Amino acid sequence: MPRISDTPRILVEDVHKHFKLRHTHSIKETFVAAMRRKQLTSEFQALDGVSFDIGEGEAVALMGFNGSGKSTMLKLISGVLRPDEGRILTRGRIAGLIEVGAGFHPDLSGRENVYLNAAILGMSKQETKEQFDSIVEFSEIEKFIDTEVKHYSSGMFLRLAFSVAIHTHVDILLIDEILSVGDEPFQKKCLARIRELHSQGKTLVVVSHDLNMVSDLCERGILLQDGKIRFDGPSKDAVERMRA
Ligand SMILES: Nc1ncnc2c1ncn2[C@@H]1O[C@H](COP(=O)(O)OP(=O)(O)OP(=O)(O)O)[C@@H](O)[C@H]1O
Repeated sequence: MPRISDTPRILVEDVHKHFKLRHTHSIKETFVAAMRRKQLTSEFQALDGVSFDIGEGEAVALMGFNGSGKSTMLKLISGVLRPDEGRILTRGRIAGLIEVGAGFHPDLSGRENVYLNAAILGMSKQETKEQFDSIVEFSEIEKFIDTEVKHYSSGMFLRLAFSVAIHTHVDILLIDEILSVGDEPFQKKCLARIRELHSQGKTLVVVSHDLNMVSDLCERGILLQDGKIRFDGPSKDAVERMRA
């Protein structure tokens, strides 16, 4: 679905993000390196002046090879990380499926985590209560819903996290490679649900190395290389550039 309105849902303006890389592993090494006046850390530019905007109802794939800055970009949009320079504005409720199980408390049961996660995503207790059966049914982990989530497999985490996210009233859904954790039938079910949300006008930003899947799901592709945008246009063309 193309953009529905001209007011962007996500605005990224000249964003820079760097990380400090440590070159020592222990206190002893740090001490020796400091005595020899060796550099203890160096700066790594993960994103280097990235700008784009994403309109309401767009589905955009962030593409690029390993280490190109895709996940960092998604974390910045979700607010998990802050840019060092530039700014990011978002409009509407965001649900980020970025790290499997992030936001889940290991000592709480699946049921308690559903309420906790839904509250984080802005749902009231009553709203969650009304959606609870449907959340659990979609996740297909009914049997384990009262088990502490520290005993869950990564696939079970994903099922519950994904199910909560798609049952909340979000405007923007951020998805990072997360579908690869689920088994094939669940992946298909999630994809069908994501397409449905897209057809309802939700904005999607997807990171995946499954180029066929993302170019099929998303009409636009932003190709990152060494923290810079190399291409922004039709996703099929972005894939061609990656494969060239
Ligand atoms: N917390 C961190 N500390 C130091 N370096 C980091 C940190 N997070 C990311 N980086 C570095 O930033 C670069 C971009 O990482 P990012 O995870 O955004 O890449 P990516 O495009 O998502 O890669 P992949 O396809 O492998 O998931 C990488 O070189 C990574 O090592």
